[in-house]
Amino acid sequence: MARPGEIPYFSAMQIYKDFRFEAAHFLPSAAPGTPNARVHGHSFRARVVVEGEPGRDTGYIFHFDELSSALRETEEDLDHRMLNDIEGLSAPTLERIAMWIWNRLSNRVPGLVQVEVHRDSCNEGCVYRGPSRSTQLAAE
Ligand SMILES: Nc1nc2c(c(=O)[nH]1)N=C([C@H](O)[C@H](O)COP(=O)(O)OP(=O)(O)OP(=O)(O)O)CN2
Ligand SMILES: [Zn+2]
Repeated sequence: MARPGEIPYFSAMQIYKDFRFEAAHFLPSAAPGTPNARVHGHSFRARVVVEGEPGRDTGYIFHFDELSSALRETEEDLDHRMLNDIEGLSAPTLERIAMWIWNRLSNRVPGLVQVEVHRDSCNEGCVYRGPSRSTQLAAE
């Protein structure tokens, strides 16, 4: 029961933090000689979404300073890199980058529910909500 004057909340809320990185890549599946088969670069924007209930006394789900610190190493490992050289990113599509970021953060960010990777210059992006239940069961 909310105290007088306190805003009652009964459902989870979400917060997010974006980080940007510039990186190069090529797509191994692209036909030889096509632009995507050649090394090229993009500006990427990642969004990490956390779900939970704000603490009664703190008023926040997860302090943004802690969230920034959890993202910093992942951001550094992507920024100004050749993505194809990173383990697990041999085919560095938005989809694979989103999964890669999820795998890096799932044990570092409590309440992680979604990772997005956007290429704003192309008005395109990917939304990843974690491994499907069947994938999780198969991994157990
Ligand atoms: N489903 C997906 N399709 C494609 C992806 C992807 O990650 N997921 N990636 C590519 C290539 O990376 C391609 O280079 C994407 O860029 P494009 O949309 O062609 O636009 P630009 O090359 O002009 O990108 P800029 O960053 O604006 O230079 C293709 N398909
Ligand atoms: Zn590309």
